[in-house]
Amino acid sequence: MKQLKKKNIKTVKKFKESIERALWDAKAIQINTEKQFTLASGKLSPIYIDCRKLISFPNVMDQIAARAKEIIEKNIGNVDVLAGGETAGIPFAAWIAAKLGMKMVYVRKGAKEYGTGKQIEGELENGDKVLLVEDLITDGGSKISFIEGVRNSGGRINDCLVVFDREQGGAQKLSELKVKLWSLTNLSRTLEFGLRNKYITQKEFDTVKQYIANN
Ligand SMILES: O=P(O)(O)OC[C@H]1O[C@H](OP(=O)(O)OP(=O)(O)O)[C@H](O)[C@@H]1O
Ligand SMILES: O=C(O)c1cc(=O)[nH]c(=O)[nH]1
Repeated sequence: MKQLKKKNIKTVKKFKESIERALWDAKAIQINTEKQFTLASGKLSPIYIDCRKLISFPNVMDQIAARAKEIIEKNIGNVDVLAGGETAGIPFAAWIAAKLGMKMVYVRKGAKEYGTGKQIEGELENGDKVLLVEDLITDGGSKISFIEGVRNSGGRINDCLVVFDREQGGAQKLSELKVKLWSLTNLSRTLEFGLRNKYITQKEFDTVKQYIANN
């Protein structure tokens, strides 16, 4: 039993490293201390992680789907439908749903202002247990409208799966909404990986660490 547990941990660690390498190799991680990136929250950041780049790599997407399956089966339990958040969450939800043979919907940032006027697209039944799938979480601010949208449409939502957690308050924000965060990797791990494997310099590492400590 002890051995089995150890093996699983090693496999999860390997998976995380493989996603971290994929993000660095795809140049999905940019660091710019001169001209900072504006985030969805309006705040500035010297680092930007563009998980969208991963959708161009089917082998990476397959690994993401396989890890999502493990998390659903071992930790979350019954899920009726995956919900992708507009826009970057949609391809991840679609890929995982297709691989796992699950139902999916997508959630708009707000209700469509013409046509059907819907916020949720696809078939969501009253009482369906929903797993929100997203690319990334920073402080979780943009997740609120997705969660409320699902709940207003009769879905039950207690879990959110993201590829990347920037560890800037997202888990706390979700827990206030009674939603648990599951992430495939995070910023501290990915920075350590980047430094160890020479994707970034010690100076860049220190700058981002300092920024995270203050934000
Ligand atoms: O911690 P949060 O407040 O959730 O912020 C992170 C979210 O913001 C970004 O999406 P963006 O709003 O840029 O939209 P997009 O998915 O349409 O690119 C990013 O892709 C995350 O999904
Ligand atoms: O907070 C954001 O808007 C954000 C941060 C980040 O690193 N990557 C991204 O796509 N969005």
